[in-house]
Amino acid sequence: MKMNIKNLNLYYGDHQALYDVSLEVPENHVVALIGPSGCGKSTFLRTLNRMNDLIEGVRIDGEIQLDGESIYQENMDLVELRKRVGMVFQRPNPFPMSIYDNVAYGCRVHGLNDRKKLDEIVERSLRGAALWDEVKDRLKSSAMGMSGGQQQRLCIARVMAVEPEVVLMDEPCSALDPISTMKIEEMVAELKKKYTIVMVTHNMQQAARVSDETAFFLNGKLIEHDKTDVIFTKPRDKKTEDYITGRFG
Ligand SMILES: Nc1ncnc2c1ncn2[C@@H]1O[C@H](COP(=O)(O)OP(=O)(O)OP(=O)(O)O)[C@@H](O)[C@H]1O
Repeated sequence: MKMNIKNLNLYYGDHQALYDVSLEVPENHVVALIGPSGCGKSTFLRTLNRMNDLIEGVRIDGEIQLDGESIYQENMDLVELRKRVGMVFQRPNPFPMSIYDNVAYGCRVHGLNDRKKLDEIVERSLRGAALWDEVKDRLKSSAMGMSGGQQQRLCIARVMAVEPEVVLMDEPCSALDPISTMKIEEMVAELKKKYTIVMVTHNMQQAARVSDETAFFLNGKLIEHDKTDVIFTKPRDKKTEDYITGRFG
């Protein structure tokens, strides 16, 4: 297993947001997290690269392993962890700098300054994010002048540039039009050949289209996790069935 989550509980102060969640994430798979608003999907996703550490009053117990090693062990290097487990957010958040500099950013932070190497990485990452042809003639222009869909693909290229092992995506298409959404979905299918992807989505069709496995959350609990076609055709739990057939949420 690429990631292994065991008996995870998470509290925001007195409020418990995750209850005894256990989930295995296989390598080179796309795992979709679905469930109604407020059920804990984003909270869970953020535990996988310790983004919740940035929120005051968060407490966690349980175990999260990456390649068999606990990511909550004391001497964990968080910069290294977040390089290995990258994150794409709901709204595209390009930095106010050129397209090139956005993609090169993480590599420079990690100390790479060789121009030729950076050029290669920028091209490879933009190709991987299906953006190269659209921007190759304006790499020096500001990323702020791109469309929302292009910005989101740029943010994905920025994550890919540092060669993560796992990519977390928190509703990456929720701010995008259908064509941009389709491009990102196609890209995810390509990306899983190299990476492991965990994606929160509100869109059930999207989960059905892009994921290999689906995990259904409700009120902070993981109700059911299985191959995506099983979740969508023969869920074991009545609550899963009610949710995917649109009876609530
Ligand atoms: N920073 C925070 N401080 C306190 N409580 C929080 C915080 N973030 C989330 N919560 C609470 O934790 C619970 C789970 O929220 P979370 O955002 O993880 O759900 P979600 O399933 O991702 O929802 P959505 O689909 O609406 O994004 C909710 O009750 C929410 O109010």
